[in-house]
Formats: sequence, C-alpha cells, structure tokens
Amino acid sequence: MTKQLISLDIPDAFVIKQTSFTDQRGQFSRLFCQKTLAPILAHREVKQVNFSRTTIQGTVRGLHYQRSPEAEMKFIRCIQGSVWDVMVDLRPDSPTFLQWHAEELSQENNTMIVIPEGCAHGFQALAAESELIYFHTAFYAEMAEAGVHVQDPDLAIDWPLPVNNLSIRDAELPTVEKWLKDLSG
Ligand SMILES: Cc1cn([C@H]2C[C@H](O)[C@@H](COP(=O)(O)OP(=O)(O)O[C@H]3O[C@H](C)C(=O)[C@H](O)[C@H]3O)O2)c(=O)[nH]c1=O
Repeated sequence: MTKQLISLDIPDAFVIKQTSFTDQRGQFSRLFCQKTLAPILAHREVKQVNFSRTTIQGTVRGLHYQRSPEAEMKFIRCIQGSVWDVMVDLRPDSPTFLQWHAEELSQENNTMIVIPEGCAHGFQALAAESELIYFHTAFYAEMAEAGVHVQDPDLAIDWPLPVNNLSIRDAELPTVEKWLKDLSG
C-alpha cells in the first residue's frame, strides 16, 4: 500500500506517499507497516502512537524533540483537515544542521513524513479540526522534552498563516541562539 518513498535532503528524513483504497463504501488506507518501512525503521520499533486534534486554523504546535537517549523517530500522518508540517535539523554534526523542511500533510494527500532523531517537529493547522496520528520509536519522556521557538529569526520558517494560539510552553521555548549557548554549556 506504499506508493512512493522519497528521501529528503535532511539525512534519514523521508516523505512517504501512501495509497488509499476507495470504493462506494468510502476509503481504506494502511497507516503503518513494519515490513514495508523496515528500510527506514532499521533497528527501531514503534513504542507509542499518539493523536492530536487542533481545533483553530492557524494554531502552531512545536518545535519539539526529545533529547538522547530518549531521542525518537516520528512517523506522522494527517487523518483530518490539513497541516503544514515542519522539521528542523538540530544535529550539530549534520550537513543540514539548522535547515528546515516543510511538507503539507492532509486527509486527502495520504502523505506521511518521517522525522529522524535529533530533528525538531512542529506544524501549523491549515484547517480547523485538523487531526494527526504520530508513531514514535521512543516512549514519552517529559524530562527529555526540548525545543526551539517556532518564530526563531535565524530559522525564519515561513509559516503559511499568521502564527496563532501557541501554548504557554511553546511561546517560552528558546531561540536557536539561546539553544546553541545552552548546548555548548
Ligand atoms: C507527546 C506526549 C505528551 N503528553 C502530555 C504532555 C502534555 O501534558 C500534553 C500535551 O503535550 P504537548 O503540549 O507536548 O503536545 P503538543 O504540543 O501537541 O506536542 C505534540 O506536537 C508536537 C508538534 C510534537 O512533535 C510532539 O511530539 C507532540 O508532543 O500531553 C503525554 O502524556 N504523552 C506524550 O507522548
């Protein structure tokens, strides 16, 4: 049921175009298959599956990642509405360090994005009541949670809509400049 696996410039990041079976009853699609995704998963296993619904158009969530050793790969699919999904490479040894990639995920386009360990994730709801399913390869670890600000001037992510409805936690995430200082201690 996987139509196309696309490697991105950001190492170990992918876009997966999935197929969907439609008939007079409606639609069926496979969200995740350990065998089909084995080339990406390698030694990893899915440990947790999460769901989020974002009710207000323009809301932005992110940019989040879990620090090692709780770092995780995320497989994300939009099952209702649409989002503008962003990953930011926060791996200092990566050739695409501090570069970002955006992909529109929607109920209609059957697209999954794969975000590797060490990359932060965020998204903007392009429609009200947008819903995402996340497959995580690590358990949630509150103490390992980290992130950078969605409106960081150095990243200059060009969100399609005015950034809206940030959580208090997300509004207080550090800039990349502050994150780099904390990184170097
Ligand atoms: C991820 C997670 C969160 N939580 C708790 C922590 C908070 O009390 C509450 C909401 O978490 P948070 O505010 O981090 O939710 P989002 O801001 O939507 O973050 C999510 O969206 C961004 C864009 C991501 O990439 C994260 O992986 C994902 O956590 O659920 C749990 O109890 N278990 C979990 O696995």
